[in-house]
Formats: sequence, C-alpha cells, structure tokens
Amino acid sequence: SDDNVLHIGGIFPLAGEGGWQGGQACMPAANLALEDVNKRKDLLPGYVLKLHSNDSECEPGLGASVMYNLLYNEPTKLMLLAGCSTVCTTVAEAAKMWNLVVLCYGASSPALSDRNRFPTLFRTHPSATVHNPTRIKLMRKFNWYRVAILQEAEEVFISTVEDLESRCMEAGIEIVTRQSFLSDPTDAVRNLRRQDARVVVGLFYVVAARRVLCEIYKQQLYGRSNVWYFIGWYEDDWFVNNLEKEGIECTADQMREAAEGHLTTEALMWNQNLNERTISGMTSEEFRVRLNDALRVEGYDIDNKRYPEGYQEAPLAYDAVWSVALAFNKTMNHLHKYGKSLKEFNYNNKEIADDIYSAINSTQFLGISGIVAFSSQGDRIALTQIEQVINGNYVVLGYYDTQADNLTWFDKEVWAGGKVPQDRTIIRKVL
Ligand SMILES: CC1(C)CO[C@@H](CC(=O)O)CN1
Repeated sequence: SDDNVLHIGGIFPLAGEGGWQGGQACMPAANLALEDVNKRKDLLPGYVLKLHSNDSECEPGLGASVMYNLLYNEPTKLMLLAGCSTVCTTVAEAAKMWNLVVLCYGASSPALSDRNRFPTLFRTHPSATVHNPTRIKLMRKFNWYRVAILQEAEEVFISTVEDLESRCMEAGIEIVTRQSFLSDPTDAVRNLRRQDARVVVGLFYVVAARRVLCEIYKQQLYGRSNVWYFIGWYEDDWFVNNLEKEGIECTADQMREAAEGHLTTEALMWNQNLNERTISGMTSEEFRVRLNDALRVEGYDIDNKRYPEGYQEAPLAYDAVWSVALAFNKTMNHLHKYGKSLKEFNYNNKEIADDIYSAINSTQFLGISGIVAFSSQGDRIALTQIEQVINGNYVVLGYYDTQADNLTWFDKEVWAGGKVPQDRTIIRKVL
C-alpha cells in the first residue's frame, strides 16, 4: 500500500550536450543513499522513502516540464532534488508555489544564494564563491596586495568576480585590472601585460582555460614573475588534453611550461579523513568502492579510469538524500506530538512545509562529503583545497576552513625564482 511511502522527486542531468551531465554518477549515488536510509530502523520507522527520477539534460525548459510532471501526477511529492545551476534556478524559483523545499546537489551558481528569489532552496553543492575567501587568504599569506582578474564572460564567473572584488576591497587588496573575454583571450591577456599584472585570478571553463594558457605562453606572462590562480575542478591533465581538437596552437610541452607553478582552489567534495566513519557507517573510501561497483553495473569503464560526469560530485547527491531522510525524520517526530504525520502534506499545506524547512535548515551531520550544514541562504558550508602544479603534477599545498579561518599548510609550495613572486615591479631607487 502507499500509505507508508514518503515520495520525493529527483531531477538529474543525464543525457544532452550542454552544461553538466552530472546525473550520470549522481543518480546512482542517490540510489545508494536511498538503499541505506531505508535499511535504517532508526530512520523514518514504518516508512519507506521513494525517489521518482527524471532526466533534465541540464536544460531548464526540460527541467521545468519534468517538475510539472512530478507535481501534476500522483503521488504527492514532499521535496525536490535537482542538479545543474540552470535547472535548479528554474525549479527553485517555481517550487515556492507548491510549498516545496528544493535540495540541489550540483548547482554552483552564486546567483542561487538569494532567499528573496529562492526562499526554500538548499544545496549540498557549495557556491562558486566558496573559493574567494581562500584566494584572499593566500594573497595575505604571500603578501600579494595588487592583483588582477581574468574571466570568461559567463554568468557564474561574473557573479563570482563581484563577490571576489568586494572581498578584496574589505581586505585592502587592490584590483589593478579586470579583463573579460567571450572566447578569444588574446586582447585580455595583452591588457594584463600592459598593466604589469603579476598575480592573476583566472575564472573560466576548461576549454577557455586551454586558450588562456597558450596565450600566456605566447605572451610570456608566466614563470618567476607571475602567479596564476586557476579553478581546481578541471580534470588533472587538462592542460595537455584536446589540444588538436580545440585548435590550440601550443604544443603539450609549451602548455606544461606555462602551466608550471600555477595555484588552484576547489571545494572539497570527498571527506579527506579516509578512516572517519560517516553517519552512514561508511568511510568515504568505502563509499567510493560501492559507487564504482554501481557504476560498473551501469556499464561505465571505471577500471580504465573512465568515470562518468558527476563522479566528483557524487558524495553531494548521496548526502542530499541523507539530508532529506534526517529532515523528514525530525519533522515526523515533531508532527507526531500533534497527532499529525508527513503523509498529510499537500502543496497547500504551508504549516507542514514550514516544519520541513526548519528541519532541513538545522541540518548538521558528517556525510561522505564532510560536515553537511547550510548557511542562512541555504548554501553548503564547505572546506576548500589548495594545490600547485609542481613538475607537471598537482600537489596539495593545504586546506582552508573559512568558518574557522583556519589554514592547514604543508609548506610544499615551489616558486620558479626560488622565492615568492612580487605583486608589482619594485623600482629600486639608486641613491
Ligand atoms: C564543480 C562543478 C563542475 C561546477 O559546476 C556544477 C554544475 C552547475 O553549477 O551547473 C557542478 N560542479
């Protein structure tokens, strides 16, 4: 019978070309979590959590029609999970009309941190702005108080740069120039040279990153006098991949030479303490083994390191389902005091919707992706990782906990000139 089933909708980016097809790994991860929470006797006793999944292809229009199908067909859904930023924006903006909480496991857009537009949105995926306090922490550490910004003209980077600029202002760090480009970075890089930019924060997708790197090589804007911050979630050998296919005029050796020494920041999505048991009883390594098995069953060639899109973010989807189960458990206990149940929820029941909202708002548990907790805007609070390319390979330099302002540093950084590059040309006065 249906009366002991709690239904939620899941919108996963699976097929399609545009954006991020992260549902390929995230849907199997969500299904593992459903299996695990439904096995727990102490969670939602007497109930089963059921996920109704559909493909959005990371396309907002299709995401909207999938949402309508979920909501205009029985059974009533108690919450919606969504993936890409574009789909999450559409679903989260509409969901309030159905009094539904939306939980996004794959949305990084800073625009989503807006309680006016998205009053019921939470995300286990951190906003792209999570990198900014880390970037600034490093500028302070190495005494870089004169920096430049180079960005691709994409919404996610525009709003990230706005956040970075205001944080630089607060920190007394001068932004000497902000250059953006649509697809060809040649002029933007030339302007960086003209302004004697030494420390540059680069914000672009990986295809644009290859064009930038080749331009940096051609214009000799790398080496002992320059510091580059790139985004850390590109694939590890991104700077030598697809050069022919994308018409990059530099050789792999030239790209390696230009890439040597650059720094990256990224949000941690896999708990780094490999032996730490999480709320599910698993360590993150044990989760990885189970996820790899599930993906092999789906036909992915994991043994040859051919991971599906969304592999990096899979813990965010797994932890999203746990967040739902824990929030419903809390809500169920609360409602039972008044002889009510979650089964009474319908899209006009604001009272139960508010109970669910406050339960998810107070989430705090150790998941596969680390501590899961949300800010007042529903943003994921996350640790960040800093790496540097040393002899062609990424080396972890440290981690930063923004909340605690705690930088864990391993003193592994290497500078081409044997010392920390300066943020400006020092004119030595000859007396
Ligand atoms: C780190 C990344 C690749 C950022 O984009 C996210 C997708 C999106 O924001 O639409 C997925 N995770």
